[in-house]
Amino acid sequence: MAHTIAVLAGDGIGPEVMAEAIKVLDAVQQKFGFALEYTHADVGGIAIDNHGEALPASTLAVCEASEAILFGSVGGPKWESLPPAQQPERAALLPLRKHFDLFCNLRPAKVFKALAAACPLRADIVGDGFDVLVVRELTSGIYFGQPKGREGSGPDERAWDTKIYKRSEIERIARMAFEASRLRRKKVTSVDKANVLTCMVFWREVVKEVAKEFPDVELSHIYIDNATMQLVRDPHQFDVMLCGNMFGDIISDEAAMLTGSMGMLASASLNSSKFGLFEPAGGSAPDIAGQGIANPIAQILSAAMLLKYSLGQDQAAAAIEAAVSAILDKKIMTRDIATPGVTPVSTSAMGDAIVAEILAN
Ligand SMILES: NC(=O)C1=CN([C@@H]2O[C@H](COP(=O)(O)OP(=O)(O)OC[C@H]3O[C@@H](n4cnc5c(N)ncnc54)[C@H](O)[C@@H]3O)[C@@H](O)[C@H]2O)C=CC1
Ligand SMILES: CC(C)CC(=O)C(=O)O
Ligand SMILES: [Mg+2]
Repeated sequence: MAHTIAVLAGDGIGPEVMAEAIKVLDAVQQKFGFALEYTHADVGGIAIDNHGEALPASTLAVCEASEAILFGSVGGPKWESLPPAQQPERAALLPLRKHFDLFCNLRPAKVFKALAAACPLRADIVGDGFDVLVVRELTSGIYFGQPKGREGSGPDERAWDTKIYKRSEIERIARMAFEASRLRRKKVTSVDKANVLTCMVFWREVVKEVAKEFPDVELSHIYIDNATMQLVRDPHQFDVMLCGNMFGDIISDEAAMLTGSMGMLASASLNSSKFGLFEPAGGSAPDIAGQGIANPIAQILSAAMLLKYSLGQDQAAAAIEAAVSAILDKKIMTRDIATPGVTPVSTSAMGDAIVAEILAN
């Protein structure tokens, strides 16, 4: 029986990098002897254009009928003049995350050896590379908290969002972070702003309580402002960074860039049944869309995470990760990660090289 995957490429570079991820998934099916059945559906700006809404019921139905969702990116200048609540990010991506209760967002930021020179940090800081896992709460916090609002006019015109976490929401994401750390270096750093925000005082207290279930894991706490600084000063000090929704959003872009490019950072967004939506951590990159130069690795590694977390195809996932590492060693690099002296390849040439590497081994 084929595994069913909803493929939502979205906008901007989404379709370009998705095409490469599908090539790679086709290669691993062939090599490891399992079958995948893709159902493509519109989401985001393209869905607004084709169906009048960013998350049509037909797209949601495809996702519900699938074992996992492979997602590209949504949004772009074309839809920025719509009222905020109708824009693709708010009207498609956030509701999808909420609908499937995808509370746990895993964003692994690892510097591949071949990309040490693409990392903006000094060589003596990068050393042999570093490996940080951002565990981000994804379905609550300030992106979802009510009330949100805007009213008035003139100097008193105002707007507000609400940062709110329930105990159960903090407990479940903290447990995921501690469990993930047990497969790594057993260090969790909880990122908050407990010196200013009541919600973050609560966050810190609950994380400390959950930590008692994991006496083998070392827990520390850091304020978000210091965390952004420490990540560039000495990324090796971090193993798992446990964050709420907004701080995780911010810190994961920083972590992505430390791996060489936004185009390197994959992500898995999981619920408690391990159903997941898998997407690059970056956006639709309108500045480079349509030029055939986007880096497809984040999308390809997101597909590998889908195989691992939702379909249990660990061997195929490992083969993709190994192929990515091998082609980088062979200096096959897109423009964003090309190290000095390397002539960049196109998006599709990168996908082809990864497929060839998988099939050759
Ligand atoms: N998950 C999603 O669908 C997300 C959507 N967005 C939306 O995407 C649009 C653009 O947002 P930005 O803030 O510009 O963030 P972005 O992540 O799209 O781009 C930031 C920078 O990273 C580069 N970049 C991103 N992915 C790349 C790749 N695969 N290869 C090479 N370079 C890459 C871009 O060229 C740009 O210079 C906005 O509409 C935003 O709301 C932003 C973040 C996440
Ligand atoms: C709609 C945004 C919250 C998307 C984003 O920036 C992200 O998930 O990293
Ligand atoms: Mg983001």
